[in-house]
This record gives sequence, C-alpha cells and structure tokens, in this order.
Amino acid sequence: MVLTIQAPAKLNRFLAVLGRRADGFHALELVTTVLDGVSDLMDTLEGAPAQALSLAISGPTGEGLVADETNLVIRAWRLLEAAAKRPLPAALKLVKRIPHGAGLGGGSSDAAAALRLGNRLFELGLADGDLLRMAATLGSDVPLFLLGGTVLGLDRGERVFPLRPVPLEPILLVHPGLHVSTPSVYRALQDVGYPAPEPLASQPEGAAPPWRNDLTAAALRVCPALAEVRETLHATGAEPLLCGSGSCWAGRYASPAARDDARRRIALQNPGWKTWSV
Ligand SMILES: C[C@@](CO)(OP(=O)(O)O)[C@H](O)COP(=O)(O)OP(=O)(O)OC[C@H]1O[C@@H](n2ccc(N)nc2=O)[C@H](O)[C@@H]1O
Ligand SMILES: Nc1ncnc2c1ncn2[C@@H]1O[C@H](COP(=O)(O)OP(=O)(O)O)[C@@H](O)[C@H]1O
Repeated sequence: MVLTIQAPAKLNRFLAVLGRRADGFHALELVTTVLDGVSDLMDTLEGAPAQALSLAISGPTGEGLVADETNLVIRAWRLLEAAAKRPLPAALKLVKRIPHGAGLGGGSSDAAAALRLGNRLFELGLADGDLLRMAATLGSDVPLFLLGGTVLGLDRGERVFPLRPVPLEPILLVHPGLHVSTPSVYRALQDVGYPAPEPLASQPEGAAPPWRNDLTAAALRVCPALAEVRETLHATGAEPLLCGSGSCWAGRYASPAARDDARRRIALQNPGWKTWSV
C-alpha cells in the first residue's frame, strides 16, 4: 500500500508576543490559516511499507535539505516508533515546494504529515490527542497543521484551538529567496525591544483578525534586506505583513484584480522573487 499526504504552508494572520518565558520560549497569541488551496506551495509526503526506513527528498526546494535524523519527517517517525514500541520500516518520499526559512512552516507541516501518514500506514490507532502531544514535542508550529483550517495558537503556539473559518482576503505571498532563522529572530526581540503585549481583542463574528506581526522589527534587524520586499508591496497598494519570522511577506489587497496586477508588476521588476496568489 502507498499513501500520499499533502503538507500545505501556513499564514500567520495575527502574531502577538506576550512575553518571554522562563524556559526561553516566548508566550504567543497566533491566528494562523493553513493554506490548503495553493497547489504549487505544498509539500507532498508519500510512504509505503519497506524493509527499512528511508527518506528521499526531491522537488524545487529540496536541494540542501538533509534526509538524516535531524529532518523533521524522520524525527516525527521516531516518535511514532516509540509510541508503537516497534520499528516502522517504510520508504518515504518527500517532494519539497515550500521554501525553508521563509516563515511558511514547511518543516512543521512535513512533520505533521509524517505523523498522520505513519499512523494510517501502520494502523497504529493513535488518537488525535496522542498525535497533538507528539506534534508539540517536535515544534511549536507542528500541532496547528494537524488541525488545519484557521487555528488559534496559545502558549508557545503549540496549544491549538480550531477557529470558525474566516475567508482570506486577496493575498499575494512574496518570497525574496532569503533564509531567515527563527531562533535568531526571537533572540533579536531583546535588541529591538519587546512590543507592548496586546492580546487579540474579541472579534465580531466572521471578521478577519487584525493584520499584525510582533516579530517584524526583530526580523528586519536580523535581515535588513527584508525592507525592500515590504516597500515593493507598499508601492503596489498592498498592506504588507511579514510571514512569521520571515523571509516571506504577505500583501493584502482590496480586490483580486489589484492583487493579480501587482503580481505581474512584481514578477517583471524582480525576476528572482517567487510569488503565489492565495
Ligand atoms: C515564528 C513562527 C510563527 O508561527 O513560525 P516560523 O516563522 O518559524 O514559520 C513560530 O513561532 C516558530 O515555531 P517553530 O518553528 O515550530 O519553533 P520551535 O521549533 O518550537 O522553536 C525554534 C526556536 O524559536 C524560538 N521560539 C519559538 C517559539 C516560541 N513561542 N518562542 C520562541 O522563542 C526558540 O528560540 C526556539 O528554540
Ligand atoms: N522536512 C523539512 N523541511 C524543511 N525544513 C526542515 C525539515 N526538517 C528540518 N528542517 C529544518 O527546519 C528549518 C526551518 O524550516 P521551515 O519550517 O521550512 O521554515 P520556517 O521555520 O521559516 O517556517 C530549515 O532551515 C531546516 O534546517
């Protein structure tokens, strides 16, 4: 039996930093939407039972990514093996399309996909709660991908609650080909000064969350070149929002036509940048 699971990217539509915790992590409030409708911004994980565990990586963003014990897919698999108390030998194939270090959660999404794939492939019978606990040990962003849809994230982001879906505005994602490290951005919060903690106010039914990311100043400190993307989006009439810890930006437009027009202009001016319509 061969099983294939899609691993979509995510968009943090609201990210508030509420403080630094004793364990060094930051207390967050997040509203994140899993982008399951953007086919060219999705990784794919395929698996079949085999003699031994192996992972093959391909795809446009697969280059340079190692398929060893540090890969989040293998780390997720080892957790499944520990829960099953037996080896789970399988041939895994990961096709990468989500850029890494872009704030789009590709590695976290792959980890969540691996948990779901292994549970089904070997009929382990792990409940959603078990998978959520395992996901939280792999990374703060992994549990939200198990829920899908639009998710409220609390604590370090790993305590997740499904939210009523709020349609996405016309959005253009722009990736300038830069890699930004998440830990370095959280560390830089100390240099730029912590933002005033402002939790999400209760929202009217069906309203989109405020377009806010408290990591923006810290990410610009780590990678000043990010400012050029923000300015370019501004010049096309968008409200720009940094994706997580960067390096991707999301531009929000008044209409799909304005978004599509901006996409054409940005592609002409910056042929090295990648764009996706959401
Ligand atoms: C910023 C966000 C927003 O969704 O996404 P990305 O930009 O990475 O996609 C997340 O908080 C990234 O979550 P994730 O990438 O899973 O982080 P983890 O592996 O748990 O932690 C990596 C490092 O980030 C810092 N970290 C992470 C989460 C958090 N609430 N506080 C932190 O200080 C810590 O230094 C930690 O060592
Ligand atoms: N399967 C994977 N896909 C992508 N990155 C991975 C994977 N496994 C481990 N990593 C590591 O996680 C880092 C962060 O990747 P990713 O989650 O895609 O970006 P971001 O944190 O910006 O959303 C990468 O630079 C890489 O070193």
